[in-house]
Amino acid sequence: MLFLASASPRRKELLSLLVPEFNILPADIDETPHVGEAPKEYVIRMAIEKAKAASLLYRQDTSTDHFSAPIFIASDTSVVVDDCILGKPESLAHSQEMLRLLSGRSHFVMTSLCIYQPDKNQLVTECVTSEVTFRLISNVEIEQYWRSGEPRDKAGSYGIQGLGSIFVQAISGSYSGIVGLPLFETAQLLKQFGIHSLEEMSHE
Ligand SMILES: Cc1cn([C@H]2C[C@H](O)[C@@H](COP(=O)(O)OP(=O)(O)OP(=O)(O)O)O2)c(=O)[nH]c1=O
Repeated sequence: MLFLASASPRRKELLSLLVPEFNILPADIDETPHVGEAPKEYVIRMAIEKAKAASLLYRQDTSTDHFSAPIFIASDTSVVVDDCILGKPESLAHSQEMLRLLSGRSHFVMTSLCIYQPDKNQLVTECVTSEVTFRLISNVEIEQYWRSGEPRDKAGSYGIQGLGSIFVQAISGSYSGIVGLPLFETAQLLKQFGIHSLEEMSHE
């Protein structure tokens, strides 16, 4: 049985395109970057910690029957500009700070993946980097966008799959990766754990 170690509705929706049945087991971890930690190292570490934290929660939960050899999948998305890691905005001021940094230029969106099967001591990771170019965004637009509620739970303070798309002039890379789960790479890695997306879906 596959467990998605995430509270993100986007990741749930994206994973369900590949796998018909999985459980959700969000794990709360400390998402503070280490001093001097490179963005790629950071997002990979986050995904590993989320997957491992979910596996611990699962082991400690005695209230349900346990599946044999469970597999945990976790991901982390950060927006990276000038080597700075942008997470989720804590306030309007924070969102303004981020979107002003992103306005009228390109940035990277890094999404990591970790798939972990503790019983087989198998752990794989990957980091998928995409480039996103924003048009110039005015301060009034940033405030109006904040009021839409969309930026709050999103890295870099925008959602490409929503209203945030009006700022996006071009992308290069993985659209699903920017939204939170890179589907091409996820399908490839899941195969190593015996999960084949098309086969799984054709049993529907
Ligand atoms: C850049 C961008 C990010 N995002 C989202 C994806 C992630 O949900 C979120 C980044 O935060 P994350 O910390 O990666 O994930 P999360 O806290 O939402 O969920 P969990 O840790 O439980 O898996 O930003 C979008 O939805 N659209 C976008 O265009």
